[in-house]
Amino acid sequence: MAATTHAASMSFLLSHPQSRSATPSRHLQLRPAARRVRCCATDATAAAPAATTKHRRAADENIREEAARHPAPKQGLSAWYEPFPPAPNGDPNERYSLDEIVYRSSSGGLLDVRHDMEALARFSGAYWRDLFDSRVGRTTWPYGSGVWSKKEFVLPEIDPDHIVSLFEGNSNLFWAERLGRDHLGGMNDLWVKHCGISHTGSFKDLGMTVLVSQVNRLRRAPLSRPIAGVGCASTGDTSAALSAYCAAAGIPAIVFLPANRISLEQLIQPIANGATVLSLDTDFDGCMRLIREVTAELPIYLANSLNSLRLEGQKTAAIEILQQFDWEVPDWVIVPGGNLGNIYAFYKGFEMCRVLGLVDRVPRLVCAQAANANPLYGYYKSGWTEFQPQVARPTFASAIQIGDPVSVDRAVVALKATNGIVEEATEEELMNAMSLADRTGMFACPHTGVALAALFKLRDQRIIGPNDRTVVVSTAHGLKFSQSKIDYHDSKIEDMACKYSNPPVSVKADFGAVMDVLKKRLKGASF
Ligand SMILES: Cc1ncc(COP(=O)(O)O)c(C=O)c1O
Ligand SMILES: N[C@@H](CCOP(=O)(O)O)C(=O)O
Repeated sequence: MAATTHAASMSFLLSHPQSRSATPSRHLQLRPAARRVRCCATDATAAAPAATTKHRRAADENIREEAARHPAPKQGLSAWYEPFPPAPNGDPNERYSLDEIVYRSSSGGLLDVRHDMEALARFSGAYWRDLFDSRVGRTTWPYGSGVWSKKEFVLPEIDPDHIVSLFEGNSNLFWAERLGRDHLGGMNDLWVKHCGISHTGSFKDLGMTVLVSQVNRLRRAPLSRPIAGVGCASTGDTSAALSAYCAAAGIPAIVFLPANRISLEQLIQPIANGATVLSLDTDFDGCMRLIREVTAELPIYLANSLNSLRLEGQKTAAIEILQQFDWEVPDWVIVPGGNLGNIYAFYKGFEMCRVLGLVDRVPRLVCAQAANANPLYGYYKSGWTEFQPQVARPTFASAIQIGDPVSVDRAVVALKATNGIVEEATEEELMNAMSLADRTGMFACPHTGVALAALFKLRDQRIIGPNDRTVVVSTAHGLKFSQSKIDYHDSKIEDMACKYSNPPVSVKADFGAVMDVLKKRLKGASF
């Protein structure tokens, strides 16, 4: 079956001109001595008298400068890198400043950003909830961003002047009323978190604002680190986000893309943003190996989620979901998984809120994979005994065509801690789920189709109940993957019935002919 090919058939278009309680992880645990103190007002919490009119900043001042005049009070918060998971025989004191350029621990393992949880816990859960709520939807630099509205949980020490933000986050949490009611056995509390309704059309913006901000800080005085550019391997969304944020900051971006394996819309994004685009005759895993070699040789900073800074931004989507439910915890959150950083980021966001008392539990997580790229699914089915990297096969969910995910160990931690589940979806299942969701008012991408297909299976097995509050994470905008929809509605996909296809009808420009078509289509209606 053809996956995403740029020259795929468009014949019909061409005819037109145009756990409930989960165990806290070691990484986030508080030490017992943590004190709770009452919420003290900061710049963001000090309530203005209700009836006063806010004066505008001086006409020649911009929002960064205005923010610089009102620095947030120092709260003694900090964060650093630590090995992930902590090596059993490793140095318990191994840690690195976020100002170091380091992606791996001394034993070659992953790193994780660790926050000073004791310092954060000096403030109550109610304090953090109120603070974050007070910042939603504003234009105050940098807190108007959905990521930076949680700055204290993300990069507490970065100077707002170094932040590179495009006011990302604050994405729509869509009540999927009709899909739940009519197609999922009367589900009444089904939601889709539209992380793809975002600046570059995917959730990658959330992590990229953090990474590029830190690079900006490193390049500028006083640190003045000689970073020539920022690079990533990508299946199309990370490269789009990196290129946009680098362009906004004036930092060179270099992206390694697997040739003919990403959508045209994804390909044009870094090109338009002025990145150096290398189209390589290999798959994503091959691009990933190359970028790691190149970044070890050249002063190019690595932007893939191997770099744990990215996950600090991505975890804010979890916090935002809690906030959108007025700090009530959903029962299930379903996330499509590829390189597997995002499932861990969601866990980290939820768990941090639990540990700090913003909520009292975490949801159960489901990681959904395409059957053509399912190494985590196989690992899960083996009872977590045997992980087998694979050469991922083409899938319409092309951004998750990944066979050797960098963050597999992170994903396992997230799933074990939340009594999580891994599901898979065949090409037909994911395309049908996506297309059915579209028929109820969405315009989902195939990756969201993977997550929705997992939901259909878990409902069929009665693992997810009709009244369970369930959030499906939509990771990209459907418009980035229009070719897959064209292929589907064109019914030209080999071995696929495309049962929800809805091709346009070619009709003679004649009243009688038009009436015949409409009567047939609207049969049952009285005229
Ligand atoms: C649209 C989309 N959905 C899902 C994913 C999977 O996220 P992760 O790689 O963090 O598992 C990716 C990227 O991998 C993506 O681009
Ligand atoms: N889907 C990703 C794959 C790369 O994963 P990352 O977690 O390292 O960003 C993409 O869009 O490139």
